[in-house]
Amino acid sequence: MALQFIETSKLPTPWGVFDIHGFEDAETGKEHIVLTLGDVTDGLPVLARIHSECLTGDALFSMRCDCGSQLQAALQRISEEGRGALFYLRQEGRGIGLINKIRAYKLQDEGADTVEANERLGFGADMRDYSLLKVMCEHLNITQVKLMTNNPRKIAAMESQGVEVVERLPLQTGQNPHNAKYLATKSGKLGHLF
Ligand SMILES: Nc1nc2c(ncn2[C@@H]2O[C@H](COP(=O)(O)OP(=O)(O)OP(=O)(O)O)[C@@H](O)[C@H]2O)c(=O)[nH]1
Ligand SMILES: [Zn+2]
Repeated sequence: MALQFIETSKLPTPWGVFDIHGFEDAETGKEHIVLTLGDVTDGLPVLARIHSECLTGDALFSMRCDCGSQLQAALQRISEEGRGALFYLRQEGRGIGLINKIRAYKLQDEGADTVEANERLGFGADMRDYSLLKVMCEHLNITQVKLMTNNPRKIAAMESQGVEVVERLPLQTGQNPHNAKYLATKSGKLGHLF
């Protein structure tokens, strides 16, 4: 694992003043971040969210998915708790990248579901690699989390990196007519717990 911690600074947001921790992966050249609020290094379970990059949803208000709404809801809950961590992993489009996600969206416009679209492009349904979490959690001394997710793969991923998931907190938000089929496919084919 070529991930290396680089620097931390303050990041004021509408949900509080977070610390932003920057990491670089020398192998891929990708930059990843963790936002933390409060002291997460005390060994107690940390309210956490693993969020995969979705430029269209996180920054451009897309209603094709639930990402932007989940991102805001996670920051809100961390703010209410006064303590927590958001792992923002640059694995756009479940790991296929932004342009391929647009290709996949085109196929979905023509009738494919989100899994079929990936497969038609020659990708697996979910290409994400969560091994980055180990270095991040070790750096922040996080050993136990209360994970905000509907995705059982993320629980398995955390545990395989040596971090215990003491609780799963559902994160269901942002449903709308444009993402109804996408969310149905998540639960039907990708195992999401709705
Ligand atoms: N390939 C592909 N990626 C998509 C599509 N819609 C959303 N995504 C990506 O899916 C990922 C969603 O990430 P998350 O919200 O972290 O994860 P999740 O697997 O939905 O799990 P939880 O939200 O934790 O329940 C992001 O990387 C999006 O860019 C799609 O139709 N095709
Ligand atoms: Zn999205």
